[in-house]
Amino acid sequence: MTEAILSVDHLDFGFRDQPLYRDLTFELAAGSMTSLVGANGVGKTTLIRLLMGQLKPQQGEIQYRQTPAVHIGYVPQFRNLEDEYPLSIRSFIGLNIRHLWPWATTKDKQLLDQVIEATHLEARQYNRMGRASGGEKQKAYLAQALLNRPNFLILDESTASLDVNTKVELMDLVKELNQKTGLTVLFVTHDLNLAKQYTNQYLLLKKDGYEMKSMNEMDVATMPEELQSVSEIQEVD
Ligand SMILES: Nc1ncnc2c1ncn2[C@@H]1O[C@H](COP(=O)(O)OP(=O)(O)OP(=O)(O)O)[C@@H](O)[C@H]1O
Repeated sequence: MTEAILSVDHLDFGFRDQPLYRDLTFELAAGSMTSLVGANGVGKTTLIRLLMGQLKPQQGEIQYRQTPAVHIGYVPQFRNLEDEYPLSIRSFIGLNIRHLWPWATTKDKQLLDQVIEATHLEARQYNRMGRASGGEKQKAYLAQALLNRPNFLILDESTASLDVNTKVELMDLVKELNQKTGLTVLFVTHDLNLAKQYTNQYLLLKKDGYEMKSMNEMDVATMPEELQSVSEIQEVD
């Protein structure tokens, strides 16, 4: 059996007057691709914050594999930058380098070249970030996260603002990284089609519990209605 990179054990968490999870227990195997789905406000972002150590469990435990150590990469949904935003795509990605620009080492620059290549941004790297397409901006966020050489990548609604073709392009890239490097992926999404196409299992958070199942067990008809409607819109394309 593949080893777990992350174990969540009997996790309880909620905000004042609003319990979110009780007894949430699941594991992510190294190299797995998992979708995190659920209706708006059910607690997906809060779970990510717990997994990233920004919030503490009220009960239960979140444990990461010790050896090799787990390095988390976090890819948010891109934010619209003004057209006048001055940095090139390359410099924007490089903001995540440990050393500030003038002091970036040759090694840093090589790593930057590698992540630009891995995200297929070579030809566009000197274009202005403010003028880049949504897909290029989103790939730049992915490249930034890859600079930390993560072995666990969290995609937080990273495809939400993209058109269908660009969503597929981004997810193809993530799948390629998963297959080449064994990257473990947690993909927060409202898009059941993408979830089905790219991930092997899903964690569905519900108001009264959760479901962790392999993707071929997903019955779209029993999923929260708002997720089903997103799915239908996508199918038209
Ligand atoms: N810091 C906080 N203090 C109090 N309540 C909070 C806080 N953060 C989130 N909440 C509430 O907890 C619930 C879960 O929020 P969360 O953002 O985790 O949901 P979500 O599933 O990611 O939603 P969406 O799909 O809309 O992004 C919401 O009702 C939210 O208003």
